Amino acid sequence: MAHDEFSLIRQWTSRSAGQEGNGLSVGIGDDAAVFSPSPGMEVVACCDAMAETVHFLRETMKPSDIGYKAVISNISDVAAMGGIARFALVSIAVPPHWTAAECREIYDGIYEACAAYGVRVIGGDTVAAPDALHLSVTVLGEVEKGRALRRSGARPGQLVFVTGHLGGSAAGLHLLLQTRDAGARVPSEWSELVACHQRPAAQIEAGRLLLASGAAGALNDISDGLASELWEIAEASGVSLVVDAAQVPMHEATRAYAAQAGRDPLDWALYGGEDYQLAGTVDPAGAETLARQCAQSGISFRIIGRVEKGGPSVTLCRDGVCGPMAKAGYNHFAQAD
Ligand SMILES: Nc1ncnc2c1ncn2[C@@H]1O[C@H](COP(=O)(O)OP(=O)(O)OP(=O)(O)O)[C@@H](O)[C@H]1O
Ligand SMILES: Cc1ncc(C[n+]2csc(CCOP(=O)(O)O)c2C)c(N)n1
Ligand SMILES: [Mg+2]
Ligand SMILES: [Mg+2]
Ligand SMILES: [Mg+2]
Repeated sequence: MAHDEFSLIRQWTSRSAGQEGNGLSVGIGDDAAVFSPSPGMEVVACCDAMAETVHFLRETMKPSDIGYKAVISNISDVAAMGGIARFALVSIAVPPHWTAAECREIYDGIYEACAAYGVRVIGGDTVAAPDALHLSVTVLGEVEKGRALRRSGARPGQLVFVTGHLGGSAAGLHLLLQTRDAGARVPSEWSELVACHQRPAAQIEAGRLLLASGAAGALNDISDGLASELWEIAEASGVSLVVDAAQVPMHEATRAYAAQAGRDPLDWALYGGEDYQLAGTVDPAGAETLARQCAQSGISFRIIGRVEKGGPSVTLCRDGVCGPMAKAGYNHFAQAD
């Protein structure tokens, strides 16, 4: 990619021009951005990266999908604190085999996700890379002072819930890799699974309902898989979680594709990851109201288990047999040494 760094930045981020106001006093174009949170709110800050070959291949994600998903994985972390997302900073390291036009498409996806969640891109960094494309997004959001929902908030007597459906992203990835290996195209009957993988949604609205309900205990978003996120809650809260496998929500398409692929769909739901749904705990007294409010907003809210004293542990009950839920899921360095 032979281009001038400064003109590329201008091209990719021209859509951020003239965005000052509403809490932002300095946007793109200076050494740093300057903003203030809304009165009564405090800042929520998170950062997640995506690396070529680790988080995507050219065959599994279009450039715009990569940009879209990198933003969503961050907004999802803000949702998991009960906050709203406001600003994004984007750092991109571009190797020679990526063209300026492809990078512009990455930004199309970035701006599309930002527009969908009311987020403004206020800065970033652009560097060359030797071999693989890296995209790192930082999202800054806000939450009512002192009210952020923590992983440590689970209490015995509460119920364990998840939003949405799980396993769709891992099923979609399996499908994309299988069809790539076969040199085929993905049959249109599975487009829902491909969308789960390429275009996940962040559950900001569910997080806000949970925070407003006053009934929420712990909250986490599902990037590495339900098992991994529940273990994080159990450990941070010092509790035991007991989950009923039959209640773990999965799309019909995930079950149907798993049957065709000779896989257990529950493995994708528990250990696959990248679903970006929320998992957490809630007081039993508030659960029904929350389920109703979520339903009114088109969000599925499913009770899948309960919180008990003891632990930290996560127990999975399936077909009447209960045992430890494997502390497995996506782990970047699991095979490294
Ligand atoms: N390289 C790092 N330097 C400083 N803090 C980090 C670094 N990596 C992670 N953290 C911090 O560690 C905590 C856990 O981060 P982690 O990335 O595991 O959570 P997550 O973003 O919810 O999960 P995922 O990255 O799988 O989406 C967060 O507070 C995060 O800011
Ligand atoms: C080509 C390809 N191979 C494997 C995967 C699966 N994968 C990669 S990172 C991750 C967890 C979330 O990332 P992080 O923890 O960094 O937020 C998962 C499930 C993929 N998406 N693409
Ligand atoms: Mg992270
Ligand atoms: Mg998270
Ligand atoms: Mg992770």
